[in-house]
Order: sequence, then C-alpha cells, then structure tokens
Amino acid sequence: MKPYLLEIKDLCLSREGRVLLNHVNLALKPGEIHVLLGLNGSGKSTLAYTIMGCSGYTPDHGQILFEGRDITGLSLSERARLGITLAWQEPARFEGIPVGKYISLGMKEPDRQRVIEALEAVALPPAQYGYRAVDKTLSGGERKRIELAAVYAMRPRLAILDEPDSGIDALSLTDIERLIRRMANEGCTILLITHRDELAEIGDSASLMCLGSIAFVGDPQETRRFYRDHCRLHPTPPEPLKLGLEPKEGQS
Ligand SMILES: Nc1ncnc2c1ncn2[C@@H]1O[C@H](COP(=O)(O)OP(=O)(O)OP(=O)(O)O)[C@@H](O)[C@H]1O
Repeated sequence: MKPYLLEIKDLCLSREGRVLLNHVNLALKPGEIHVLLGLNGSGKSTLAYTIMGCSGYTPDHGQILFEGRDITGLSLSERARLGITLAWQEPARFEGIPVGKYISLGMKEPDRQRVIEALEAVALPPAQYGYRAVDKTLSGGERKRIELAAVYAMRPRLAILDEPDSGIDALSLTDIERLIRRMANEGCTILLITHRDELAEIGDSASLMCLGSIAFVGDPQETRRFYRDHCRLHPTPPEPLKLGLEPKEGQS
C-alpha cells in the first residue's frame, strides 16, 4: 500500500469563538486527485489555508503530516519549499509584471519552454499573453487561468486548487479538467476545492465538508450523490415579483 503524501489528523481551528474546522481527518495518496466539495462557508478555504500554513491559521489541535513528517509547526515558506502550493481563490496578484515572468516566479530555474507549455495548457496562446501585463485589462477568467498556469509551471508535489472553476465558463472547464489530469499524470497530488458537484467526477476520491467537518468521504460519484441529496444546492427562490399582471377578480 502506498504511504500517504498528505495526512490531516483531527484538525481543529477556531476563530473569534467560532469553530471553523471541527476534528477534520483527510488522507491523500501520491498522485491522487481528491475533490473536496462543500457549500459556501463550509470551511474549505480555511482548511486550504491551514494546510498551506497561512498566517492566522494555526490549528488549535491536530496534525498535518507530509510524507509522514509533521509539518504543523512549519511556516508557509517552509511548506512551499517542500513542494506544497496553493492556487488562491483570488486570481493573479503581482500587478503590472508580464504574464510570462509571473508564471516563472515560482519555478526553481527559469525555463522559457515550461512557461510556454503552461500557457498552452490553460489554452492561452503564449505569443498573445506571454508579454501582456498582469493587470486589470485581463478578464477574471484569464487571470484565473494564469494562476493555474503558474501552479502547473511550478511542478508542485501537492497542489491545493481553491475553486479553480470560479469565473470560468462551462466550456473552459474542460481545459481546467485537462490541466488537472495532466498535473496528476506528471506526479502531482491534487486537492481540488469546489462547490460545483459536477467537478467531483475528475477526482479519484472525494469528500464533503459541512460546517467545518468532513461529513462524507467516498468515491466521487457517491460523494456527489450525497452532496446533492443532503446539501441545499438551490435555495428556495423568492416569491415571484408582483407586476400587477395577475388576473383581476372576475377575469379568468
Ligand atoms: N478569520 C475569520 N474569522 C471568523 N470567521 C471566519 C474567518 N475566516 C472565515 N471565517 C468564517 O468561516 C466559515 C468558513 O469560511 P471558508 O472561507 O473556509 O468557507 P468556504 O467553504 O471556503 O466557502 P466559499 O465556498 O464561499 O469560499 C465562514 O462562515 C466564514 O465567514
């Protein structure tokens, strides 16, 4: 049996008197794509920041193991050096620098060919985008793709992708799926965070987060079914607007 790359053991975290992570357990094998589903506010990003070691996300209890080593006390940069990376929910920062340069920032050695491959992997023509500035003229979807290209170029051992699908249209989702599979085939382990249950199908395994706890772990289809059956995906629509068009009494 393969040892786990990442093991989260009984992780608890509270902020301002609120329990955000409640005895979370999760284990990912090397090269596995694990999809973490959950509604808005269920604690998915909090878990991502805690695994990454972001400031202010020190757990109150529990352990994070990476290749069997306890990394709970390591800083964000120490974890990054081990090959853990987080693609932020907010797209590319570092305003103003060329896209190609932004993508090469996280690479151990600058590699122009890898930058080109990364842009192609997210379906952004390198000749068109490589020298464009990372700034407000890029659309939200383009910025998101650039963030993913940067993660791909980095060749992390563990990539935490927090809502890579947000701001991406359904057609482009296929590009994202292809990229995630490609990363896994190249040996990267992926924790894919999303609230879109159709994305669960990319995973080798999946889990459902609910109110800071892992409520279900299983194969992607089972987890997806559980999510649909137990989480309210479509809140009750508001009362239809009264436009004065209702038939008056006596009219049919
Ligand atoms: N620093 C904080 N202090 C207090 N509450 C917080 C803090 N950070 C997050 N929360 C709360 O914790 C809960 C979980 O937030 P989190 O961002 O982890 O959810 P999420 O599942 O990633 O949601 P989304 O899908 O909307 O991104 C939310 O109710 C949020 O308001």
